[in-house]
Amino acid sequence: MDAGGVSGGRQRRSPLFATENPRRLATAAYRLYAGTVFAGILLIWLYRATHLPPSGGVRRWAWLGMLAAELWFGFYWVLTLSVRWSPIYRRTFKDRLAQSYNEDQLPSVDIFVCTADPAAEPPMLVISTVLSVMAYDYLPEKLNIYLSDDAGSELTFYALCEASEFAKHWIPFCNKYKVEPRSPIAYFAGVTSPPDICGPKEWFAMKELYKDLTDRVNSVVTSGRIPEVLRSNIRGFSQWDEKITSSDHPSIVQILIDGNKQKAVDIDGNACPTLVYMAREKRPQEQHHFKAGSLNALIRVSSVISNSPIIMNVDCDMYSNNSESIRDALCFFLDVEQGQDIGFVQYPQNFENVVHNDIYGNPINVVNEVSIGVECVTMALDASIGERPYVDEFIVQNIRKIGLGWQGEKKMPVSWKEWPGHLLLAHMNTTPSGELRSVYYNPERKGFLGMASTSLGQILVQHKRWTEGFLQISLSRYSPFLLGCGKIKLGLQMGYSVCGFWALNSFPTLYYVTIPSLCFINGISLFPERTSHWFKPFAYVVVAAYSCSLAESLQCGDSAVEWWDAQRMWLIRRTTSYLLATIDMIRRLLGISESGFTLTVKVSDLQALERYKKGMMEFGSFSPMFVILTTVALLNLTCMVLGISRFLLQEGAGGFETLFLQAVLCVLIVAINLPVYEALFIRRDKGSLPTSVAHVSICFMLPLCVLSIWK
Ligand SMILES: O=c1ccn([C@@H]2O[C@H](COP(=O)(O)OP(=O)(O)O[C@H]3O[C@H](CO)[C@@H](O)[C@H](O)[C@H]3O)[C@@H](O)[C@H]2O)c(=O)[nH]1
Ligand SMILES: [Mn+2]
Repeated sequence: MDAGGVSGGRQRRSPLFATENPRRLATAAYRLYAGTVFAGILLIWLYRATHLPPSGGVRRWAWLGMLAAELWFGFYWVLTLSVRWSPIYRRTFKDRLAQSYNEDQLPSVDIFVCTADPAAEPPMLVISTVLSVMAYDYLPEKLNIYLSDDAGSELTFYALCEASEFAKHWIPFCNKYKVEPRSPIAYFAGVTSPPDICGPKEWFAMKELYKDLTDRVNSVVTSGRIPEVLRSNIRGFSQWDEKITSSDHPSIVQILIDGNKQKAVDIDGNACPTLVYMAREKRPQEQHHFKAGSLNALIRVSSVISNSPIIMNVDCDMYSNNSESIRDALCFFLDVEQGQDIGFVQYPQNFENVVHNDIYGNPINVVNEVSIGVECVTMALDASIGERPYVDEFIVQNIRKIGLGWQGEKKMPVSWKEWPGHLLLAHMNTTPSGELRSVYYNPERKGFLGMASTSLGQILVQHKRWTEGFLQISLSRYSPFLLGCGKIKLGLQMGYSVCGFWALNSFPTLYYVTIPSLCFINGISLFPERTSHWFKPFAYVVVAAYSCSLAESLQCGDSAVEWWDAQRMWLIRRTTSYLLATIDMIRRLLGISESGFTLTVKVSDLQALERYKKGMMEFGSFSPMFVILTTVALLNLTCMVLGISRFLLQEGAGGFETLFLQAVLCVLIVAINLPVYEALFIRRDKGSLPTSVAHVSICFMLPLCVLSIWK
């Protein structure tokens, strides 16, 4: 065990975190297993290369395609080994942090919350997240919360004003009764009666206050406008006097609570965290770079207001579920031995709203436990020089884009001269002192919880955005292999590439789920006979890989049903989101298309929610991605029926020998697509597949089948 890197001699301070590999036996077994699978993959490649059909026929082309797909799958599988080869777990020692540092020695923290649309991201949800991070178990005078509102909405601003008042009750309440989670929405949704340590009177009073807040905010939001009385009472609204729209407005910055002012105290007389509303300047003709542009502006604005050495970023729905997350992160940053090298602490993306056996495979336990986590919170520190970090550029899409926005934006989004303090904006351009290392931390009590999409259309769009972003990075000079060369280990480079190359799985997968099935109805064999020796590596690789994947899911706490659903989602995403992501990436390289950011909606209507709870896929309005999805599903259904009946009628079961694996593949694809057939043929509700999708799919599928049977 490497206990945080203690190297000889007596340390004045003990390590604040440990890096452990507790499952040595399991790791050894995994490596053995991986060795056998790799041998199987090599044999498959060998078989393909040595059994090439004679030239001049369709079969040869189909065969070469199989070879290409299998080469890719094999290579990609090797990449995925990297995240499993030597798994490590991090543990923090917050008690030691408390022994090593007095509260007032701890660094201050700037917390950035991003929101972009009051309709898709209801203000009440946004301020609950803001309140949850204001109420961190941390000295309030060291907390500075910035809300970036890309909609420049006065509704969101109003809600934040309300939150700034509510916070004065909420924060002391949270501290006194050790409330968890500290998002009022989440807390009151989970706790319906006063817990033992709480005086019932105080608890109900708090609940009443929260209810009033909700009613006030929601009624203003529903009406869509700010009542005159409020408008004249709150000074900040004057910035909305002229006509402004979400895409065209000057910069707006309002300090709602100034932590430096004496009067900024809560009901117990304690200091309050600084709270700032910011809507950066937007003009229709200027690229604003979406969330990345916001972070960029947030860095500038915060550097003239609080300029904390630590930055934390959450989405507006990602509330803090663990009031100690900042202290956990500090255990990494302030560790005497290794803290200097750590630039980021990343938490996995966990969801609050997912049900058991979620049909979309949203509870990505395996991804969180096994792979590198999807970023949701990034904390950065440049402790060595005490200045603001130059944000690392290759970890995730949004962070990378900060670099783009930076160069692209000539104008200051905020006139910084107006602000007290004279810290140089140049601080932000400081280059990193050394390598930027990132640690991934997945604590027992989840650090953050957000809203997962519960509609297939939304999920596919979201994944398209992610994979496109990852691919964009992987093919740029910020790719882990270029930028990381010599700085991070090969294993880590490969680990990043697992997500980095998600998109490239699209073509091989699409090939694998169409061509073998089409060849099946045509009697063209693409796999070894069942009795042949070459059959064994194919069978072994498939069975071993899927059993291992199932075992891994079960071990990480997913159910078998969730595993199966997740497999379906992989298939669907690979053939739709990833495919379009790759195509759009190519289009962008050719200069025909631009980056976009389609927001995931954080509210869903009640009927849709019911369907989600019942495990029914929600399709919604027409999307070209559904056409691909249903075409693949219908094609395989047709191939299965035609192929099997043809052989049973003409040649008896014996004819299967050479087509056995193709038949199995086809049946599996049909099995995994059952919810799609249900949505196509049986269901008739609003969430089901639009009939236009079915029609277009049939138009695609029929000619393919006819063409392939044509002799
Ligand atoms: O123009 C924009 C668009 C989005 N956002 C914010 O970006 C965040 C993420 O958007 P969301 O629609 O929730 O996307 P998700 O796919 O759910 O977010 C995941 O994927 C994003 C990258 O695509 C990461 O930035 C997020 O941290 C990660 O949770 C939200 O707070 C938005 O308000 C902006 O501030 N400005
Ligand atoms: Mn989100």
